Amino acid sequence: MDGDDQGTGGGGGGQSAGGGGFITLDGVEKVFQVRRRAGLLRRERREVRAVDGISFEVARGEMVGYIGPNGAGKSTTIKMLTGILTPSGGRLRVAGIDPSRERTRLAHRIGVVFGQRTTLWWDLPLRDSYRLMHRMYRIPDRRYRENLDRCVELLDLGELLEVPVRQLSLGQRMRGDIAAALLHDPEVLYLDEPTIGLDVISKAKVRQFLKELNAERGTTVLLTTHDLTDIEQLCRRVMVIDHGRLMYDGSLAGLHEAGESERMLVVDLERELPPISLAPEGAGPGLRAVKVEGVRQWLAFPASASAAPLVARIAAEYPLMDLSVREPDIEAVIARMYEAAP
Ligand SMILES: Nc1ncnc2c1ncn2[C@@H]1O[C@H](COP(=O)(O)OP(=O)(O)OP(=O)(O)O)[C@@H](O)[C@H]1O
Repeated sequence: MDGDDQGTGGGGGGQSAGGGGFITLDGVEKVFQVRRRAGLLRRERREVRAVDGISFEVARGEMVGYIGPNGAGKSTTIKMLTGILTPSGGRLRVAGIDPSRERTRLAHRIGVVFGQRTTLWWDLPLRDSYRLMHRMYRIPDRRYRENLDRCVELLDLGELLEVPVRQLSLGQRMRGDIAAALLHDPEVLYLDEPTIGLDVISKAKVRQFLKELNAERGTTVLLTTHDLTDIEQLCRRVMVIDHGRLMYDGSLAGLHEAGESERMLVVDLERELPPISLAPEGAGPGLRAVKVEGVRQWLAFPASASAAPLVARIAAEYPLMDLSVREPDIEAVIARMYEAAP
């Protein structure tokens, strides 16, 4: 084990920035050789540079969003971080371990959740899947029981433990999968689209759980998502990857500024009215009515601004019935970031 293994200790709000990288990538590359038919008999070999020289560090206890359009290289990065794939070039360490060389040793220190796939046994009740993991990871009995109890309580799994996985809803299964990834107390958790397809309540449960896990245990979390609300609520830092390269590393607000992106207030009024417009007041953010349909209005405002003062003013000046805030699409933010670049 080399010096990379000495982190900053985690805990305490979970966003420690100091210390060396707990996860370190230095010029990491992954090139796939793809063969495809180029005629009746001819086959063509082509290289796909899925990850093209990525360098970053994540400190112990950080919670970082890792986002990008489809095919950007996110899953390939995560597969290299777990040791499933071997990099074609560069240097990569997780907790001081070279993942592809010591995959089994690393497996005891990391947890992985792929939103689109389950690691649970389809025909078994959740509890039996957990028992199998207990044995597979050789988790000490007491630790296993404590971790299971905690996950059952915080992820609301009590009623589900005896239900076969195939009968669970997507949101229930996802909570079951997150618990499975945490039974062995991993120091690092990779989450690939953990809220995909979940309803609002399940999303809120998963996010709250991850927040608590990070704050109480100092678990380092790398989160891939298409839902910017996940990032907004969980991560102070976000990295954007596109075509295998790191395009941005900073705060979500900074990303919105770079992309000059907008959020949307969707407002339902008591009656049909002309488009809402607020008289300029102080240095408040601008609000732009983009659509009116009956009593519903769509109002765009800069994504880096807070919605609260705008909501307060609309509520004071208009007969407001209901309101929601919509985040911009990740693809749109990234596209605008390119447009805005000099
Ligand atoms: N095993 C493979 N063989 C060949 N090409 C691959 C392989 N795995 C991924 N790729 C290619 O590498 C690129 C990056 O894929 P990757 O799955 O990492 O993207 P992603 O950012 O996770 O996308 P998504 O959001 O759609 O999951 C894509 O062009 C993909 O087609």
